[in-house]
Amino acid sequence: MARRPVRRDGIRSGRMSEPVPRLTRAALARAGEPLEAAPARIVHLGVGAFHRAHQAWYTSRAPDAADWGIAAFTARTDAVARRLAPQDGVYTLVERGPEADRFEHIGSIVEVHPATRTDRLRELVAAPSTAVATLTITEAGYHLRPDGVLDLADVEIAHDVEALRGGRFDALLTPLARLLLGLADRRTDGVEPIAIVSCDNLPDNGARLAAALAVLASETGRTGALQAASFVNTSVDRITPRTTEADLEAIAEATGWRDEAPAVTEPFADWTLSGEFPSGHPAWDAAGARFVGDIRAHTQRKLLVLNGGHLVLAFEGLRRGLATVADAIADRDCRRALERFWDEAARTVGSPDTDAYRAALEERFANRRIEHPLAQIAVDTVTKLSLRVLPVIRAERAAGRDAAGSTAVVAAWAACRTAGLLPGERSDRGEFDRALDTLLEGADPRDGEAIVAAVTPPG
Ligand SMILES: NC(=O)c1ccc[n+]([C@@H]2O[C@H](COP(=O)([O-])OP(=O)(O)OC[C@H]3O[C@@H](n4cnc5c(N)ncnc54)[C@H](O)[C@@H]3O)[C@@H](O)[C@H]2O)c1
Ligand SMILES: O=P(O)(O)OC[C@@H](O)[C@@H](O)[C@H](O)[C@H](O)CO
Repeated sequence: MARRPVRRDGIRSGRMSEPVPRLTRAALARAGEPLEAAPARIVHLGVGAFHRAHQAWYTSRAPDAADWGIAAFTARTDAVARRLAPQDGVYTLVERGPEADRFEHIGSIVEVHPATRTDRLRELVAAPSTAVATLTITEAGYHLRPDGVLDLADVEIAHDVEALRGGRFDALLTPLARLLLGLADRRTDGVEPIAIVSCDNLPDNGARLAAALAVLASETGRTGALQAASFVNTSVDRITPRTTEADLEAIAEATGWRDEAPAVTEPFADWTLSGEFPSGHPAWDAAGARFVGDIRAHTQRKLLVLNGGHLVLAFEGLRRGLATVADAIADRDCRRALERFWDEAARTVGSPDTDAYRAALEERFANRRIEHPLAQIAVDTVTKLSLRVLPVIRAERAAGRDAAGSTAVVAAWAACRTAGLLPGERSDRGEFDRALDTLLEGADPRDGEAIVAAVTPPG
């Protein structure tokens, strides 16, 4: 980063008298910081903050970055495209440590499109030059039932099944349907398979995506499409809260560039991948990622200990009127609830390195400069509880223990939900009962009574 005033150490350099220019590839080149656009060989769906802090960052750090550009699509609204496209995909990544910020311009995203550009997505997924498609579309974006199968009764999926059957491709609503179209074209053209890399916080994320696409394909007469893809399971880790307007101002002040689409993240990053890449991939391993044979234990540890732990802090913290993860872990009662859950989650994971992971996580959660709102975590809560807490209840009870720490998370969820503290989730009795029924559908029937008891006030 050459433009003045630039401070990589997080010390702000004072207000500038000159107007702050907009970050673009051309403006960077003029300022002596050229970031060449690589050919687009990766397609990404869901260009949110996490993609910019994780996969796009790893790609920018790979030694062969000059060969691997990303064509990024939003997954739902066009908000990020409106901010990032005028910057030619270039943005600032702020690595926010406990003491200071580090600023870096990332140039690996070379095309930015709104989700509705199905035509371009289709063309890119089918193109022989495209080797990889990555996704960060949130857990809700997979439209799975509590048993993990694609929910054909879901309104958006039902809509897209009809649209695919009727050839109304411009009307598609879901990333899954758009991706399927591209794969069908790739298959028709006989192109080498593409690797599809789910980077969402789901266990067996690649396998679940493959199964969901298989259902969609069979419902719409495109069963051959899946032969054009290999599905990769991943575990992804880097705490990346939503960017705020205050972040934009601080970045302009610190770097001298106006950036409408930065991402703010913690220094820690992990990316573990398992699967085949028939058409190749960037040297992400040289940038710190790990390719492994069996990913299950790794994924389970991350989802239960980190994401399950986040849920504990979110529900316990929101009940107490707290705002962020750092606030909650500093609260004695929240901390106690977290430790009780972690003791049980560690037994469920059963791997010896969980203690070290947990100790490191305490520091990551306590980083006060990362303002991770509890309200951002506490969304889509039934799905998250099913995947991150119910497995702990199951394992504890199967071992003859009372699962008090993990059932307490369900009790805290119920308290938040009925008190109207969960954003976007209705608190009336009927809605709560429906949510509880859905949660129970995803639970082992042997745990039903314990879960119901946890959410039922005594007396
Ligand atoms: N932020 C993190 O700390 C983090 C860390 C690890 C993994 N992840 C994974 O990445 C996902 C995205 O995180 P983010 O911080 O980028 O979120 P974000 O809100 O910034 O972006 C999410 C993207 O998903 C889209 N989306 C949201 N709901 C959708 C739905 N129902 N259907 C289709 N698309 C939908 C949004 O439009 C957006 O493009 C998370 O849900 C999680 O699975 C995030
Ligand atoms: O992103 P979600 O919605 O799956 O869960 C919220 C957070 O727990 C999550 O985003 C973590 O910050 C992340 O998984 C850290 O790697």
